Order: sequence, then C-alpha cells, then structure tokens
Amino acid sequence: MASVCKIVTRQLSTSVGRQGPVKYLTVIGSGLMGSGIAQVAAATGHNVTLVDQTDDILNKSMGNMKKSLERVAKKKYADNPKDGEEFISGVMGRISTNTDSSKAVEKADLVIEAIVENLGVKKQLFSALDKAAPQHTIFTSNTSSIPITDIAASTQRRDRFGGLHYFNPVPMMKLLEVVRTSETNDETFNTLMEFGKAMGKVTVPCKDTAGFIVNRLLVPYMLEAVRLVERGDAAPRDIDVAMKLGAGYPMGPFELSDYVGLDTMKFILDGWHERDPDHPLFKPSALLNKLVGEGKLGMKTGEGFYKHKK
Ligand SMILES: CCCCCCCC(=O)CC(=O)SCCNC(=O)CCNC(=O)[C@H](O)C(C)(C)COP(=O)(O)OP(=O)(O)OC[C@H]1O[C@@H](n2cnc3c(N)ncnc32)[C@H](O)[C@@H]1OP(=O)(O)O
Ligand SMILES: NC(=O)C1=CN([C@@H]2O[C@H](COP(=O)(O)OP(=O)(O)OC[C@H]3O[C@@H](n4cnc5c(N)ncnc54)[C@H](O)[C@@H]3O)[C@@H](O)[C@H]2O)C=CC1
Repeated sequence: MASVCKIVTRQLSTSVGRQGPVKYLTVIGSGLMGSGIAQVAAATGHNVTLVDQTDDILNKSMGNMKKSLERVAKKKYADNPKDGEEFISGVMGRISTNTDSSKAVEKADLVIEAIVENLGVKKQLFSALDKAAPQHTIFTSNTSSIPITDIAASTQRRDRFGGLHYFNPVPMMKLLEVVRTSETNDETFNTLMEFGKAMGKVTVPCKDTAGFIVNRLLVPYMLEAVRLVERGDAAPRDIDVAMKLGAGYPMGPFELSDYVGLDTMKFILDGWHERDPDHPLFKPSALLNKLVGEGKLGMKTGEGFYKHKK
C-alpha cells in the first residue's frame, strides 16, 4: 500500500497561549459518531456544543443520545432509577446545539470533527473554523481513513492539530486512537491523551499512517468479506456466522458493515482507491455501489446487507 503520510517540515509557532485540561468541547457532525462522542464527553463532565447542518438533525441526535443514556442508566442505576433520571438530565444539560459551526467554536478548547468522510468537505470546514476559533483551540478529526496531515493542511495551526479516532458505538467501545502527525506539538498530543483518559477511554498513540492501527487491519478484512460475496464464494449470513463462531468476533463483517454505514464504507474504499489505484482490494465494489445507490446504507436507513427494524 502506498504510504499516505506526507512529511511536512515547516513547524509553526507553538506559542499559542492557554492549553490545558479541556473544559469546552465542540463536536461538529451529530451523526452516529458525533452524537456518541458528545454523549460520552458530557457524561464525563465536559461542556459540549454539538453542531450539525439543521435543527431537525440535531433534535434527532439529542433523542438518540437520550435513548442511549437510558440504556446506560438502566444498568448503572439499576437499584435507584431516580438517580438514573438525574444522571440523564445532568448529561443532557451539558450539551447545547448550534447550526453555525464558526459561532460554536468561539469558546472551544477542543474541536472534534465527525462529519462526512470526504477530504474536500472536511478541509472547507476546518479552513473556516481556523479563522473563528481562539489561538489555543486544538482541532481534531475523527476520520476513519483520511490522513490527518491532509486535513490539517487547510489550517494555520498544524501544530495544534491531531486525530481522535473513536469506535462505534462510542458509549461501549473503550478504545481511542490518538493520532499525531509530524507537526503535532507535544503539548497538543499530551492534552489529547489526557482528554481521552478523562473521557474514560483507553488511549493508544498512533502515527498518521493509512487506517492508523485498527482500520489498517479492519478495512482489508471487511473488504475481503465483500469480495467473497461478489465472487459468489459465500453468502453474507454464512460469513457472519463463520466469523462469530470461528473467530470469536462479536459481529460478523456484514453485521458490522450495516452498523458502521455502507455510505461511510464506500467513502473509505473510494478514498483509498484514489490514493492507491492499482491495489486490487480497493477497486470499486459493484455490490457496495449498488446498495448505496439504492439508499440501503445499513441500520441508519433500515436496510443494508440485512433488513433492520427502524
Ligand atoms: C470499508 C471498511 C469499513 C471500516 C469501518 C471503520 C469504521 C471505523 O473507523 C472504526 C469503527 O468504529 S469500526 C466498528 C468497531 N465496533 C465494533 O466492532 C462493534 C462490534 N460489536 C460489539 O462490540 C457488540 O456487538 C456491541 C458492544 C455493539 C453490542 O453488544 P452486544 O453484542 O452484547 O449486544 P446488545 O445486547 O445489543 O448490547 C448489550 C448492552 O450493551 C449496551 N449498549 C449497546 N449499545 C449501546 C449504545 N449505543 N448505547 C448505550 N449502551 C449500549 C447496553 O447496555 C446493552 O444492553 P441493553 O440496553 O439491555 O440492550
Ligand atoms: N460510522 C462509523 O462506524 C465510524 C465513522 N468514523 C468517522 O466519523 C465521521 C462521521 O461518521 P458517521 O458519524 O458514521 O457519519 P454520519 O453520516 O452518521 O454523520 C455525519 C453527520 O455530519 C453532518 N455534516 C455533514 N457535513 C457537515 C458540515 N459541513 N457541518 C456540520 N455537520 C455536517 C451530517 O448532517 C451528519 O449528521 C466520518 O469521518 C467517519 O469516517 C469513525 C469511526 C467509526
């Protein structure tokens, strides 16, 4: 696989004023990942501003977070439902919403971007945020597959830019990959590691290489599963059963694809194909293209490789 890590030698000034514990967090994108990140950050005492394109989307996200918190509270406060209700209202009270991303970063110590997996769209967003955010604000992306260096290039704060890669579902998955580029300064990296721990996650440092650690291994595995089906060698359900019972995975690759979102999978595949056009695994997938073209994006639309109850 061609290396996607670009070495950029220019080091920007590190004299940016305050950096320290994160009090005010802005999460941009309130979909599957952004809502999970906002929820867990608020549950661990952070003040969160959650941003998306419309109030309708944000209202839906707030509803999803409440449902998820109810599941958490049911277990955590099994003996005392009243404390559970207070826990939920406390967490929800620490989350505010905004449809104006530039306004939403005016007070932020840290920004976590979790919008669509598209380099151009992410760069456009960060270029605007760079002008609106205070000097000390650290920028991060939750990208699954795009080099952080490429996204950071849209800003003048490449020393205060890193990756925070969470896993789905964020309230349940304990891992956080903390990505440092060749330009991320020590203060920023240390703040991100501390923030991850403050959110209750186990942090692993990663270099800015394709897929970091988990997706460097997981993406080829999931694409190999799609290729097995495309060749007619096995059916999705049989592959899922095989990987759960034969390899001990909690979900098979097609259950996981529906959980992640087939649109996100396609964005990842197309992006890696563009970077490494000769790699056979990253050639466009007719099956994935067909399902995405039909709006079958997985659990979020009620159908992907499988049908789901909405
Ligand atoms: C082209 C390639 C593309 C690659 C894409 C890469 C995308 C990325 O960049 C990186 C990723 O995130 S990859 C995805 C990583 N995630 C996984 O692998 C998840 C695998 N599944 C699991 O771990 C469990 O099935 C799981 C933990 C999800 C659920 O557990 P169970 O299987 O035991 O099932 P349940 O009975 O549903 O759940 C048990 C209890 O867990 C709690 N819970 C589950 N979901 C929750 C949620 N969203 N919020 C809060 N609590 C939740 C809950 O307590 C539940 O009990 P009940 O509430 O009583 O059902
Ligand atoms: N789905 C997954 O399992 C994982 C995804 N990721 C990454 O997280 C990011 C988000 O993925 P998902 O949450 O799954 O996507 P999603 O499609 O569920 O949510 C994306 C949200 O961003 C919003 N959005 C798009 N452009 C925007 C803009 N310019 N300003 C504000 N909001 C905007 C959309 O309205 C949508 O609500 C992607 O970079 C993805 O690769 C990372 C780990 C796991």
